[in-house]
Amino acid sequence: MRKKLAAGNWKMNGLKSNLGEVSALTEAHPSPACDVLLCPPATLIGAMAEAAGGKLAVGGQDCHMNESGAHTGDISAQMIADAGGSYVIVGHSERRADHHESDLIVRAKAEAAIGAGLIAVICVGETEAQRDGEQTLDVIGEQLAGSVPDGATAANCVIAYEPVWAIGTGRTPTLEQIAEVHDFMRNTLVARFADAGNGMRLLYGGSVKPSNAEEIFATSNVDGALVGGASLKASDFGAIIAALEAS
Ligand SMILES: O=C(CO)COP(=O)(O)O
Repeated sequence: MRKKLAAGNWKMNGLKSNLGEVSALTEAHPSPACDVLLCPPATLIGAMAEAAGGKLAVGGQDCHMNESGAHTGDISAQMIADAGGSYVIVGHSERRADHHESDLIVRAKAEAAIGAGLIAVICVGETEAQRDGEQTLDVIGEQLAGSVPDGATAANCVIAYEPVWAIGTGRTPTLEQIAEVHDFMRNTLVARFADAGNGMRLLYGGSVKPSNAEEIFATSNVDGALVGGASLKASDFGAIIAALEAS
């Protein structure tokens, strides 16, 4: 049985003054029936882990593929773990676009994350032009093949399907479209990893809100969500957690 996961990605938002949202969240959901993860900017990982007091997991939004060295401005997976993180997002479409990260780079980052004992949340997703060109499943298949390392297991990897055109736009695919991609990802992962592929959690991300969470969580092979904007407020993220618990 896959344990559901509600994951929040704060992106480049949040200062120490926003950590009150974490206490509000853990007070409202002291022992959730699903796993809960928040990925703040790197500057807040330590303070958030402290504020969370083990009641929710904290993670990074990216890591370098190397353990240490001359990489100004980067942080390693080991550093995220050292700061109190237990997950790291890799291959988010904003990193793939802004920092030209290829599948090969994403795979190396996922390997570094796993090597440091973190759970890698590996993101895939098509652009609007690719969906319009009916290339969605080809693109997702290619990204999974290229970005997910051979050592992936249900315990060390989570896959997030985030259509690029649905991120921060208020637009979401139809439930049939989400099911089509999630079923395809499940079959692809089972074909490659057998039982482990069946155990990996598949998150949907892109304009998840309290108002659409319930129907998305009822969709085939959706084991949770990777939430951007709606994870910044404890009340919104809490409502999404409640919808996942009830699903
Ligand atoms: O990119 C996302 C999470 O990683 C989704 O962002 P939004 O929920 O703001 O659309």
